Amino acid sequence: MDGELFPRERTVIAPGAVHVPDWLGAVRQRELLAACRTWARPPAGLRTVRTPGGGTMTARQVCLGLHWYPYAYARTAVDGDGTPVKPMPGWLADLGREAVAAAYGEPPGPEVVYDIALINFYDGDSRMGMHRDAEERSGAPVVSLSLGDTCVFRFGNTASRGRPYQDVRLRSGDLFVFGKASRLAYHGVPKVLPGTGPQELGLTGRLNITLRVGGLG
Ligand SMILES: O=C(O)CCC(=O)C(=O)O
Ligand SMILES: [Fe+2]
Repeated sequence: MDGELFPRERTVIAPGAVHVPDWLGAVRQRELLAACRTWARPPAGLRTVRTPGGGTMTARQVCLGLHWYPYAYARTAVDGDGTPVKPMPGWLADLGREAVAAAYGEPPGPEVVYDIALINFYDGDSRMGMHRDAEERSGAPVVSLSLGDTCVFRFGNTASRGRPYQDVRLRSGDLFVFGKASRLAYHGVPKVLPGTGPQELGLTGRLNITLRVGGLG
């Protein structure tokens, strides 16, 4: 894709945490980007997330299915314009199941129905601190899809924000799945590398889409 001598390979980063490089081809990346642009528009569009301590997250976010805010889910954009969250499309839910099958080599059980998407947009110096995705009640794997600029994705352990962790470069089209023993591992994005996305995609910055199963009824 970027002219490497050897293709990047599927890598198990930790038990249940799998990186699948170049999982989305150019056409699917373009389609997903076009959809993200639509979802980012109001109502319940892209917003700046404020943390309880008075800070703001540098990545801006839009949600589908259920609206995440620090640190719970709601049916409306409670920390945005207050309107109902956009629905989770069936095709995106299906893509989540397909992603798990690609990462683990077997499809998830029928109970795994992806009903939430968080879409984060990183521009300029956006980053994301080490955190766990812990507001879901289901133990189903989190599916992460990346578009645009490459980032350094830090994947840690379940005990603390610190070491041991591994830094993985996520590029446009890459899939990362974390479930099983790694479902509640700390992870974050210390750095985005500007100008590294595929030119033909036409995105300045980086988008990450995580698909989750809420188990929230
Ligand atoms: O941008 C990423 O790769 C990670 C996003 C993330 O951890 C999240 O949305 O909870
Ligand atoms: Fe996360």
